[in-house]
Amino acid sequence: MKVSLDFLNDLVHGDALKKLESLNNYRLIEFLSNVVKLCEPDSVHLITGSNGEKEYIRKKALESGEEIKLKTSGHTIHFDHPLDQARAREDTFILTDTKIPYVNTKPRNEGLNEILALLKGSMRGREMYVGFYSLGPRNSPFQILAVQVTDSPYVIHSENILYRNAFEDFNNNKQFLRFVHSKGELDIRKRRIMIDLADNTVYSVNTTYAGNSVGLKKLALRLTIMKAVEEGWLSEHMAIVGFNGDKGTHYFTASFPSGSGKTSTSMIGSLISDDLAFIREFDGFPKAVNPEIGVFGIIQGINARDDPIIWEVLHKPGEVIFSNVLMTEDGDVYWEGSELPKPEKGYNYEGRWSRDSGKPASHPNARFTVPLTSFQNLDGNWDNPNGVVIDGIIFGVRDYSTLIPVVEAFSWSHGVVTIGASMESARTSAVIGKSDELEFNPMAILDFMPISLSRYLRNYLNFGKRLRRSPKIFGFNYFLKDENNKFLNSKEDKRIWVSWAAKRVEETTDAIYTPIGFIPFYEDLKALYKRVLGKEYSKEDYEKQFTIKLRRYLEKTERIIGIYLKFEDIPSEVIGELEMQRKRIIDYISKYGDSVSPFKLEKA
Ligand SMILES: Nc1nc2c(ncn2[C@@H]2O[C@H](COP(=O)(O)OP(=O)(O)OP(=O)(O)O)[C@@H](O)[C@H]2O)c(=O)[nH]1
Ligand SMILES: O=C([O-])CC(=O)C(=O)O
Ligand SMILES: [Mn+2]
Repeated sequence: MKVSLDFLNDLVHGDALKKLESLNNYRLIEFLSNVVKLCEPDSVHLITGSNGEKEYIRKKALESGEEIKLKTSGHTIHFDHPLDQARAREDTFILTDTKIPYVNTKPRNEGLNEILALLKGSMRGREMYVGFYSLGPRNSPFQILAVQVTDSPYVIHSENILYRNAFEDFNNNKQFLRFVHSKGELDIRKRRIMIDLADNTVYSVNTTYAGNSVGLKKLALRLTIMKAVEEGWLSEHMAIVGFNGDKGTHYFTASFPSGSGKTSTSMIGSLISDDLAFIREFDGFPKAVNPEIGVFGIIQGINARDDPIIWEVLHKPGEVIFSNVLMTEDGDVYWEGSELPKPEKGYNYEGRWSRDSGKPASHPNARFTVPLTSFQNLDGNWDNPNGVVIDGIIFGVRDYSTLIPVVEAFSWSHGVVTIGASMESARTSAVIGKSDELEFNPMAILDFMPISLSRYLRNYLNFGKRLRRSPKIFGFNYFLKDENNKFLNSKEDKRIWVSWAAKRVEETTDAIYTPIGFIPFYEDLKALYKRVLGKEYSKEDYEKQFTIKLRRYLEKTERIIGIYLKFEDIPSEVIGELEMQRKRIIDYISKYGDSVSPFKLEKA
C-alpha cells in the first residue's frame, strides 16, 4: 500500500521527509497522519538520529523554558507542576470492556472518546516532536520498536537520553508501539493516561512528570507485559546486575517496588539495567536485556558516602536533567539528603524557596535523567544483543516489621508464588498519594499490570518449566526495623546479601532450612562482613535480623491466600504453594511459638 506524505509537506523541514519516505512503512505514515490531524501542530520535527537533531531538541528544551541551563556543562533542570510530581495512578486507565481485579480499567470507547477530545487541537501553535526508538538492543531478538510523539521538548530530550534511536529499523512496515503525549493546558484536573492495548497505543495529556509522559518507560511496560504474556517471555520491573561470587560474575535481575531499591542495588554490582528487564528463554537459558539505555533515578538521599558512583555522575560534566530539585542562584542544584549544607534560598517546583520557610528544598520524588554510559560500573554486556544469562532473581520489598533481610526460595514455583507474587511493600513518593502504607504489589509490577494476575502468573510459572536450570529466587528486605523504629541494617549491608546470593548460585555455601525458605548461617555472613565490608558482625545483630516472626508470616500468607482465592482461574500452583507454606509455618509455630531464632533452626 502506498500512503501519501503530503500532509507533512508544509510541516517538516529539511530532508527528514525523504528519509521517512524511504523507510517504506505505511503503518508509520498512517499513524503520524492521524496524530497530526488530531493534534494540529504548527510544525513537525522528526528525530531520525543525527546529532544535529538531538542538539536542536536540547536547544528547544531551553528556549521553551521546560529546562534551565545549570552551571556544569551538560546539566539542566526541569520542574513539573506541584501536583504532578509522581505517577498518577488514579488518572491512568487500561482501556478494556472487562473489569480486572486490582487494575484501573475504563470501557474502551469511553476512554478513547475522552482522551481524543482532550488531545484535539492540543498542539496548535506548537511543534510536534517524533522520536523513533528501540526498546532493547538493536539487531536483537529482544528488540521492540516504539514511536513517541510529543509537544514537549523535555519529554523527547529525556527519551533521547533513555532510549536507543533506531529510525532505520522501522523499514518495510515493521510493527511498533505508539505513544502520543501532549502537555495540553497542563490542567492537572484533566490529566489522563489511557492505555489502548488493542491498538498498542498509549495517550497521555496534561502531565509532564516522566513516569506519566515518557512513553517508553512505564507506559510501554503495560504494552510489553501483555506482549510477553502472549508470547511466553517476561517483561519486568527489574534491574539487571552482575554480582561477584567466588567463581566469577553472576547476573541477577532485581525487582523492588518504586522507590525501594532497584537503582541502589544496581550500583553495588556491574550495571546493565536499573529499572526494566526483558527476559527470554533461548536453548533453555533465561537471558535478559535492558530495554533502556539511561537512568531516571531518585535523587533524595543520594550522598557522596553511600552512593559514590551516582554522586560522580551528578557532579561531572555530561548530560544530566535534574527534575524537581532546588536550583540555587549561581546555577547549582541542591537536594534533601545530600549531606551538604542547605542553601539559604533558591528556586524549586513551587517557586521561590527559602530555608526559613522550613519546607523541604526538593521533592522526595525529585530525580535525575542520565545516560547509562556515564556510570563507571557499567557492565561490558550492557548492550549485548543476545542478553546475559540470569542465575538469580531477587524480589525485594520495603517492609518495616516482618520480612527478614534475605531468604532463598526452595524452587522456581515456591519463589514465584510465596516471594514474588506475595510482595507487600510500603508505598513511596514515586506514586501520588499517601506514603508508607503497606500495599499488595506482586513482582513490584501491579501499577503496570494490564491483564489479570492469573494470566500473568501462569506465564511466569510456565516460563520456569521451560528452563534447563531455573534461576534461584531470593526475597530481600532492606528496611526491617527494630521495636524502636530504627533500621536493623545499614545501606551497605545489601552488599552482603548479594554476595551470599551469588555464593548460593554457585553452590559454594550451605544454608539453614526454614518454613519460608533457606536462610544464611551466621558464620557465613560473619565471614562476608569481614571480607566485603571489613566489619565485624555480631551474633546479636544476626539474631535480631534473622529471627523469623512465624505468626506474622502466617498472617501474611493468609492475607495473600485471601487475595488469590478471589481470582477466577488462578493457577492451582499459586494456591498450592501458599497452602504448603501456611502448613509449614503452622507446624513451626506449634514447635517454637510465635517467632524463632535462627540459632535454634541451625541445630534442628
Ligand atoms: N533504609 C534504607 N534505605 C535505602 C536502602 N537502599 C536504598 N534506600 C533508599 O530507598 C530509596 C529508593 O531507592 P531506589 O533504589 O532509587 O529505588 P528504585 O526501586 O530504583 O525506584 P524507582 O526508580 O522509583 O523504580 C532511596 O530513598 C534510598 O535512599 C537501604 O539499604 N536502607
Ligand atoms: O515510572 C516512574 O515514574 C519512575 C519509576 O521508575 C517508578 O516509579 O517505578
Ligand atoms: Mn521504577
